[in-house]
Amino acid sequence: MSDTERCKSMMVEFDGILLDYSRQIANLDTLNKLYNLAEAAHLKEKINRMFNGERINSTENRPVLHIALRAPRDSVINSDGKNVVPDVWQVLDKIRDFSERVRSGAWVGDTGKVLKDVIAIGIGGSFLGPLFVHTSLQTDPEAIEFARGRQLRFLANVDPIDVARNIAGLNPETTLVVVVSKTFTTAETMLNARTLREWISAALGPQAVAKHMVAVSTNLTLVEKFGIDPNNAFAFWDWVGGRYSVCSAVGVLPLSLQYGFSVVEKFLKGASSIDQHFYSAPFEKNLPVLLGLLSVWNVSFLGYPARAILPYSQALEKFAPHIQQVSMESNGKGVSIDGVPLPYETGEIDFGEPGTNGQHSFYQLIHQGRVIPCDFIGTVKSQQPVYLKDALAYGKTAEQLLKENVPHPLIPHKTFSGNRPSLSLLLPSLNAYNIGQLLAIYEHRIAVEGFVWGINSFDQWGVELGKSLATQVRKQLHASRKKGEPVEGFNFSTTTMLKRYLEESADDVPKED
Ligand SMILES: O=P(O)(O)OC[C@H]1O[C@H](O)[C@H](O)[C@@H](O)[C@@H]1O
Repeated sequence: MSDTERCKSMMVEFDGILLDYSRQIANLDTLNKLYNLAEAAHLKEKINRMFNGERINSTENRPVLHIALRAPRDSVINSDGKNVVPDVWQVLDKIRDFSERVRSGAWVGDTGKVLKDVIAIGIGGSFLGPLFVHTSLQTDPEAIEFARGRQLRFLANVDPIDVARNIAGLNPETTLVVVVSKTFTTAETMLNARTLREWISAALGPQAVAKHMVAVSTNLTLVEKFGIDPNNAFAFWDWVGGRYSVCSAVGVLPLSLQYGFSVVEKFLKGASSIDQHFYSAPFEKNLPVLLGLLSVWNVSFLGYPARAILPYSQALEKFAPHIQQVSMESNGKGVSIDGVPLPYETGEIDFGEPGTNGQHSFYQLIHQGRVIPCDFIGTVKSQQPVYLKDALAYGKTAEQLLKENVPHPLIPHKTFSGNRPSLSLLLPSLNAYNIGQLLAIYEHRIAVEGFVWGINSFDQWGVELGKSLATQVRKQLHASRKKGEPVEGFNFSTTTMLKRYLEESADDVPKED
């Protein structure tokens, strides 16, 4: 088969997006084998079970329905016999109404000033997705118009530096704080929420909290306990995983405050378009399915554990950090969905930077060091060339170098072996709709990988363990500082570190930890 024919047979287009996977180490025979693998793994049934609202997140006994967050108002998506779409739209309508009131100045701060700045507090899934979408929209011509005079900032890290950076230059009188936490128990988020509550109360008095703080959570009881009026809380549901929550109030509220609901609605529509495609397109034309199967091929069959996400658009600079969580928290698992240790490794090590910055950073390793399958993401409108894939695929031989009169000792250094897999996704432009499409393509690709690997992509017991260990450490530090209790119950290494930290920080104790 000629290269042209090969390329033609390995390009798929849907809704303006072009996928070219001809630079993978795979041919049509490989693809056929992957379709057989998908069949053996019951991929189609698993996708259907997800869309039907079955409790596919079996270790937490929950459905996985982030697709319902962007479903059209008149669609029906049942979970336990109940259509969840009206609930979704009830919250979306509430966000539209609230964000319009804040933006128009109908809802003002405690001293009567318009709330033009927003700080969204959250971490992990309550942070990375909204940050990615915000960063992408920030330079979109339509979104710029709607955001004039407004600022949106994100506070995630528990390091006080992050608080200092976030409040720098902001006036509590004109700032609205959105506390975003699915559980409303995450230590970092709650500490930052208390800090900003104090920032507002100290400046304006405790009564101001009602006008300057709102929340997004599945746990409305804890929101109220914290002191936020339940009328100013925006709900979502336990069938939305944190890392899949950007299309819920988690992302929609802060983004609507900044850009207006109409722009954010376009983002939801883009994601919904991919949802329909994922559900109904045959595998050989199905973007997320093809991407997922090729990832499984690269990881499990060719043994390439990493993947570089390389958008040729600075606007997508926070895309790789978001996908890192979605992918690695979903698929970094050691046992099958039935709890049996896996005889193969799952998950990919995702990393990335916008090209061209990455080219001047880590591309050397990709060209001549380790083999790292690359996703090049381009946009037609920004006219960024996606030229590197050919250098990776074809390489450069010693013969070519000899012809170019390259001195002998340099030939091994200048030789590129080639045959390094990459693929390209070309978006027509990068507006809110396209950003929604891109998000959903990756979300579903990751689900496909997990379905084929036979794991539960929708729990995260590893992080839960980390959370409970962190709580244990916090309690110990508190007890030792306040009551002088000895460090107990940790291994030697941790005990040594804790003791050392307590000794060295004795003069520097924060009032609250
Ligand atoms: O939204 P929250 O409940 O505050 O959780 C924030 C994050 O906490 C942990 O890190 C979980 O593993 C993440 O999936 C989650 O997004």
